[in-house]
Amino acid sequence: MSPPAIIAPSILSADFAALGKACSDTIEQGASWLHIDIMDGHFVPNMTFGAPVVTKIRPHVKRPSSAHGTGTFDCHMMIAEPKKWVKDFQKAGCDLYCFHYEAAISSTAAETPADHSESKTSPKDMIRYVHEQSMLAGIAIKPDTPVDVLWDILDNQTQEEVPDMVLVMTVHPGFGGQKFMASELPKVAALRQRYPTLNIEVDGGLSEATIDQAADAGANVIVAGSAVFGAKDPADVIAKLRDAVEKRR
Ligand SMILES: O=C(CO)[C@H](O)[C@H](O)COP(=O)(O)O
Ligand SMILES: [Fe+2]
Repeated sequence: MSPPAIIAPSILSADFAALGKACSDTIEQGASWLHIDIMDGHFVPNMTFGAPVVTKIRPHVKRPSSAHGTGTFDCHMMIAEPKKWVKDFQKAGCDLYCFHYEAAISSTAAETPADHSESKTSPKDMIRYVHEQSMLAGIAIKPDTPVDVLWDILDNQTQEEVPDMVLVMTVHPGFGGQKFMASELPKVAALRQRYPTLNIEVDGGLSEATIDQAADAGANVIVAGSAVFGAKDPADVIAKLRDAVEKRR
């Protein structure tokens, strides 16, 4: 049996002027997690916000009572230097720090040698480091990245270096409200076949119109921004996304 459905509305589409209430409302409407998109204007061509905003919204949502529980802050780090911000986000109240594979393997433009050693890392080092800061670790791949780069990471026998979740992007990261890329679903299916109990998240263009394909492929963690925050009845959308995943387990 695959893991339970987790519905994670992306607050990228929430009312930023009333973000605390938007966050508590979406949990009351049946959301499992909050998906928090952090963009730095380098790794992706857009910017959002940093740890101080996460600190401000944290008191509006009760901390999860167990790993992966309701109220998990799922921080999707679309940033060029993922290692540099781990401690800040832990202090701010992040529960799951999901960095991009592509950022972890590429060298970064650091200002000083000291910065460089702080920010350059490998995916396995990153996962270990996130775990050392008492957070769950997620690893994300962009549409241009083949899924087989993850086999070595997921097959690792060193438990501290194994991610708690894989995020398969179903849009090119950077903006909400884009068209779902069904071309990415074979990655999800390949992951589900190899790892029946892995949390597999899909992000980008998920809605009532696309959830069946994603759930059929084996995704269980569903990010939806515009489909939830743009809905007349967000609770109904959240329930439908959850049902679509649950009925395939
Ligand atoms: O990571 C993201 C964009 O890079 C967002 O999480 C994603 O796009 C969600 O928005 P929507 O559901 O509207 O597509
Ligand atoms: Fe995201």
